[in-house]
Amino acid sequence: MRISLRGQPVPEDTDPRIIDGKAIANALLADLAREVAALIETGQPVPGLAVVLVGDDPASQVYVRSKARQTVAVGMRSFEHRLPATVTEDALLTVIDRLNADPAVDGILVQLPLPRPLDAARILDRIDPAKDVDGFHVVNAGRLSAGLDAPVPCTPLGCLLLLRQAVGALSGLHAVIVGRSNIVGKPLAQVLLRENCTVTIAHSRTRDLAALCRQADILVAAVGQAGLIRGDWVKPGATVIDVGINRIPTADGRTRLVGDVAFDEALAVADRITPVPGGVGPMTIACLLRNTLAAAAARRGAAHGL
Ligand SMILES: Nc1nc(=O)c2c([nH]1)NC[C@@H]1CN(c3ccc(C(=O)N[C@@H](CCC(=O)O)C(=O)O)cc3)C=[N+]21
Repeated sequence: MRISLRGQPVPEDTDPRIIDGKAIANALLADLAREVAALIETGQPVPGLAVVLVGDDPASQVYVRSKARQTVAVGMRSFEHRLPATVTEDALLTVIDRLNADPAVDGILVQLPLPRPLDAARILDRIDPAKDVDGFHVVNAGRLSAGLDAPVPCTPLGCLLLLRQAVGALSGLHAVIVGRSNIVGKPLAQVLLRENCTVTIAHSRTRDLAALCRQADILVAAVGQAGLIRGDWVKPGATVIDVGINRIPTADGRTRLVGDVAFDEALAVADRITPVPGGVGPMTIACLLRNTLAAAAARRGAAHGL
């Protein structure tokens, strides 16, 4: 019988080629809970994460609730700010100014996407870079690109931790990232360059995307198109990281969550692959809390074991 990271037995029918993001995230959350307790033990205030949710997008509400629950579960304080979709940019900026000045708040996350006509870049750049636990502030994005210390955005950090676990040393491997967003594709490219990967960023205009993907030792799908990446796009022995979160209708009139990769096809070819759900998603939230603890420790000038 195999033993999981949490010391629990793994069911025998679990395919070891499927990367268990949920289990790896749970192990990270357990580490974080210990770190938070150790910080508080030294007499430091409880780390706090503020999440700002604008509008009533149902998916965003689910994520924000899940973030708040897990924040409290690792022993940190959670502050939620819900604003109507009609909020003015100035009113939203005032909320951020207040959170920047609030000593109980170590991390600030503004849930994306923001409703029109709010200008996300202008709002994200108002966050104090020291409290920017998403790493989306232009100064932090620039610092990451320049090879300086910077918070790594949560989803790319989650992908990196999964890859280290699944592949080990990444140096010299060819990573093909399909998707060029500021929140996944571009920062993940920076992170993998730092690991000495050879990195190619592909996107919807890339010519012969399938042939390019077939060259990847590490294939990352972050485009938001259900099942775009087919089995014959995967090099035998590659590791596939599926960042896509697509809700598709099922025959019984409900919805189902699927990634950007045709999972069963890719599983037949790849060495390791992340599922959706239960892959990158749970790691994203664990990494958000990791960034929050790191921000809290840095703001207090305290050491932490991350
Ligand atoms: N400022 C900001 N930072 C973000 O990091 C951010 C954001 N805005 N906006 C939305 C995206 C999306 N995102 C996810 C987090 C967790 C899961 C997750 O836990 N997914 C579960 C399933 C959840 C379900 O059933 O819906 C899984 O994949 O197993 C998914 C997606 C963070 N995002």
